[in-house]
Amino acid sequence: MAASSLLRSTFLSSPFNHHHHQPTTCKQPIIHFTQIKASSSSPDASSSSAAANSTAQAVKHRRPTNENIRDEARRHTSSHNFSAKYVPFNADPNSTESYSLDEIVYRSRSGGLLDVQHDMDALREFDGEYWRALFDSRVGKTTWPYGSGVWSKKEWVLPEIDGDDIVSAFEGNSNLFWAERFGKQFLGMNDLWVKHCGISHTGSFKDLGMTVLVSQVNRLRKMKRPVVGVGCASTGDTSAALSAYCASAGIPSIVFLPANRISLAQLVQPIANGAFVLSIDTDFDGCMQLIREVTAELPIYLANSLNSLRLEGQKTAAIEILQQFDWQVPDWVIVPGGNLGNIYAFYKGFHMCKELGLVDKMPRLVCAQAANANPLYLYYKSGWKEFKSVKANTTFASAIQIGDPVSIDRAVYALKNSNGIVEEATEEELMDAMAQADSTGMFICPHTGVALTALIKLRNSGVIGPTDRTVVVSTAHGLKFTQSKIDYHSKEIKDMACRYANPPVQVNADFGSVMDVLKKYLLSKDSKY
Ligand SMILES: Cc1ncc(COP(=O)(O)O)c(C=O)c1O
Ligand SMILES: N[C@@H](CCOP(=O)(O)O)C(=O)O
Repeated sequence: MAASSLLRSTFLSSPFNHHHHQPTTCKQPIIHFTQIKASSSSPDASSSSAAANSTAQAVKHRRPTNENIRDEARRHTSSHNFSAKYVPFNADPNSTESYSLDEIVYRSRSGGLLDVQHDMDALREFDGEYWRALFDSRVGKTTWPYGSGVWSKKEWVLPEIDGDDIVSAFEGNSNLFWAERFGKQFLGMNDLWVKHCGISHTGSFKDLGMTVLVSQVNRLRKMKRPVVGVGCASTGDTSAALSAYCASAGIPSIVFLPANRISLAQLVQPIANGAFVLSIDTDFDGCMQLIREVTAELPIYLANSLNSLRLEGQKTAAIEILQQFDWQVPDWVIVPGGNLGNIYAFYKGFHMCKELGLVDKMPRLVCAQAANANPLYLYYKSGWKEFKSVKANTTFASAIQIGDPVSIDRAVYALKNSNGIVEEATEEELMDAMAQADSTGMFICPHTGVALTALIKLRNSGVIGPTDRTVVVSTAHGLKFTQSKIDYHSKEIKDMACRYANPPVQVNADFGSVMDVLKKYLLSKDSKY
């Protein structure tokens, strides 16, 4: 193929090729026009002068040296009609109950969950093509705040917040990894993907929600609302994200941790970030109960996903997956579940994309739980008859050791409306799955092992087909959970065969001994040797 046609075919399949497209049936864009225009400096093979323009624009867009990216963003403020408010979750269509996002409220009048409801009519004034092009134009830039994978969807997240109030580490835009070898070797699959939400600022997907929550707190504090600090109960990841984002904004953070139930790496994160850390002699559910009581009494803002603001950020991971597939919808998305906010966040992200015409269907969702902490699984297996919280037992997937999930209603809604499935993983299954994935070049956390187990089971039973495009959501960085890997590879886990263990070989420090073990190893790898 000639170089020019190769270039053209490469760029035509790129998301950047939408940039100059204007919606025909809907209103012309009035928002962030500079963003769309700026995108003309992106590669576009359809114009031969693109490269020259790109250089000229890059120079033109260089901000004055006395300006930072926030200052620069201030010059590009735009007007729009987008808004959002709290409403009771899954409210009766006749309900008029609602709250401003500037109010401090976590529950509806009846004590139920809340949801952030966007003015969908205002968003619908722009068609799917417009939103796709806008979001695509912001990927990978350093423009404040759109360089973030969350804030690149600002109009759908917190449309009314001022860019100045945003606290962001340019989170999101995480790798959608093609699990080629794992898919082929263990599952006979050719279209398996792992969305690495844990390869992020604090090493888990919680960054996506926390940037939104802490930004709103920043705004509330500037408005002199009574928020002295922000607090959470945590199994280790929420606390890490909360303390990092608060530290970056100079806001006090308070974290309640179940003593001896989180990894050392997770414990040290809030300590290093200057949070006020309480190690409490109870489990996560006990900590959650305490933080709810405390935040009802003291001017401490609640940062757990009971607070629906968090899910607005987390839902952008779903939008990002669609974007990374060039707006094609995968068949399955598998999410490990604990407190159960994230499975709803994914549902909401996919659903908004469908509602606003960016895509035409939804993927089927699977929520995966550890068998030692499986209240959702038991509820699903009962045919959604009766929900009973459980006493969560110790699990290597320690961040989902949760027996009384606050977002149970949200999870059930998400699963029922996406033809969803719930699966579970025993300790042996999740650790084996983690080791198998690691052996193909990943370095995943045990929670991702839970999700991979669900995939293995659904694949083995034929529910998921060999060519189904499937995304497994990886929720935390494997480096936070090295002790579990050490235990596994040392075969030091009681009642576990550790079938994929790869322990180091002890060898004497002499040439002959080293040669002996190496020859044995090479023989086992290559029969021709
Ligand atoms: C690493 C990890 N994976 C999965 C989850 C489950 O997410 P959710 O509580 O939203 O169900 C959590 C937290 O609960 C987590 O920290
Ligand atoms: N895994 C979580 C548990 C709390 O979940 P949240 O989403 O409600 O904050 C953690 O890391 O603390």
